[in-house]
Amino acid sequence: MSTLPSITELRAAARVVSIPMRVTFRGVQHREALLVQGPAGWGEFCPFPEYDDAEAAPWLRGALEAGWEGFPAAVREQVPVNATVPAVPASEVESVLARFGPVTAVKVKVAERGQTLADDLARVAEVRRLLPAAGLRVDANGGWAVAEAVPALTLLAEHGLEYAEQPVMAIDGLRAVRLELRRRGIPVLIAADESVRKESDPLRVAREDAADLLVIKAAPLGGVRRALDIVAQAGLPAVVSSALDTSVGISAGVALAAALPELPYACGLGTVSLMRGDVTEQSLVPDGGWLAVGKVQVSDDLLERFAADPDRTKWWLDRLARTRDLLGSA
Ligand SMILES: O=C(O)CCC(=O)C1=CC=C[C@@H](O)[C@@H]1C(=O)O
Ligand SMILES: [Mg+2]
Repeated sequence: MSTLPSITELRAAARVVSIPMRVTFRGVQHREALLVQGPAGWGEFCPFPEYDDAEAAPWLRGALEAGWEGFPAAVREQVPVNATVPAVPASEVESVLARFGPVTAVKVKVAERGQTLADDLARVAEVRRLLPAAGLRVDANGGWAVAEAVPALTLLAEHGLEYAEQPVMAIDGLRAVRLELRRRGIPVLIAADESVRKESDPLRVAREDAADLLVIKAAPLGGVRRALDIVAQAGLPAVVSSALDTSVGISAGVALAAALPELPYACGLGTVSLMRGDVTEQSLVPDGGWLAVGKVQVSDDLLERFAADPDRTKWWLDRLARTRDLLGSA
């Protein structure tokens, strides 16, 4: 993008929403997002509230790409999507899965603080019982130590896992888990998520041979073009995933998945199904396990219905101004 919109232009175009979640996801009960409409369409700025401005800046770059530049050409018209199961009790798995409709892959959250490995095993076993043929992945969000991850994944692997996402937080730990699983002949690939989107160098994990594949999210990586560039440079298979966005942010993820030369895994882009509302009447929820590429028509009524209260709106507009400053003039 050659020139970025000014803060005055952005403020005038901004709408802040707060959408209740159906199930708590990574501690989030209401998902807040700031939406901006530019000449190319709507963009979404929704870094989680606890992120500082430096971490939020690439998210704004992504929103501006969507609003002021648009997305690169797609090589496919629709993308396969996985269901996402938060760290719910096994007894709730069936009702969560029902929200996604038929899917060929499921990602299950594990290693949640305050829970045990027995909770994870029960949740994963229940998904496997309900969907015997699905590709199963687990996401620990870095919640294990290396010494916990290896035995945990050894047990979870009995249910058949495609891969484990960020079993431990540090890159050297990720590498250690990957090597140890291989040495023991446990067939679980390692995917890096936080080690890509939260590292100052998103390519380090690939260079250090610490993962078999990368989880790629458009918003934290600074937009679709930057994310595509990271995948190309890393030279590893990529799984596209959401940032728990409304359908506007999800459409950027779909554009990314649609533009990747190879798309070997279903994408974690079904998360609108976990929310109790959206900003469009044509929500990007999976249809038969797929999401179609295309623009989202945002509804004024829904922006109004889910409008954040004045305090939170001010908080987001202040954050927008500070983050816009960090991006400078280009
Ligand atoms: O990948 C998916 O299936 C859904 C998206 C998802 O899991 C996430 C979205 C937003 C924040 C993250 O903590 C979380 C993840 O860790 O991948
Ligand atoms: Mg993850």
